[in-house]
Amino acid sequence: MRRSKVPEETTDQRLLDSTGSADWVHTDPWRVMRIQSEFVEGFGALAELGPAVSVFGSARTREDDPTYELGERVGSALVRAGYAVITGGGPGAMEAANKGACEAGGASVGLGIELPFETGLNRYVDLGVNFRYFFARKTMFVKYAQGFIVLPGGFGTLDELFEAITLVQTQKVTSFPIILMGTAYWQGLLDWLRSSALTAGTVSAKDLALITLTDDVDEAVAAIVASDQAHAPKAAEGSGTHPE
Ligand SMILES: C/C(=C\CNc1ncnc2c1ncn2[C@@H]1O[C@H](COP(=O)(O)O)[C@@H](O)[C@H]1O)CO
Repeated sequence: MRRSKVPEETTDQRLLDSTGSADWVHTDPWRVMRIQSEFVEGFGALAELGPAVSVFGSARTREDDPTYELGERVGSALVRAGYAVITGGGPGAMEAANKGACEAGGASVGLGIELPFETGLNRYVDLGVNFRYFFARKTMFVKYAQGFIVLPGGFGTLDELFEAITLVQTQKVTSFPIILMGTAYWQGLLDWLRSSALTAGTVSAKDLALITLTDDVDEAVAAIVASDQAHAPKAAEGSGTHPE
């Protein structure tokens, strides 16, 4: 630029000038940068994790609840089968699964979420990433896991469960196992899905077949291993490209 087109301030001056309103930090373009940084941080932290399973479950499960012990057994069995364990990093069933993984000497991952009543990452998380946005965090649960194990839980757990089923059902992800653990807890939901949703035609029998229900930790892990083997890339297959 020359003559009248030359700005009075340099770009560096504007960058380094600390005066002026800070309102811009609350604008959508700035939020886009924050969202982008969450994806960059998550991808960077988890890229080399290796095979993993995401374990969901109630933040309110107490240590003396049998579900807590189930969560611990799930965490340790997954590690013994060669999987890292990814949870929401919070208390309750998440903590139980992280504890099982950590004490079995495996990779124990917590993807924390900023909440108004934040509890912080549980003490059994060895690799933690904190998110502001649920949707960025959810991408990590799916992208880096070979399967989902869902322990008894409330709205947060149900949200994670149904998002996983929707992604598989709509073929947005390659089919992966979704295992509900705790037959007494989940049976009522499955009965309702069959008696109401299936009868009304809002879900298909094929959709319901995406879900496995069990109390048996070995069966849950075996279902993940079997699915993993079925989806393992064949050596002879070429390097196909995938549309974004
Ligand atoms: C409610 C309490 C703490 C909440 N802290 C959480 N930390 C991390 N992740 C969470 C938290 N709460 C919910 N989640 C996510 O949803 C699922 C559990 O939700 P539910 O409604 O309890 O079933 C879980 O898988 C997380 O990903 C203090 O008690």
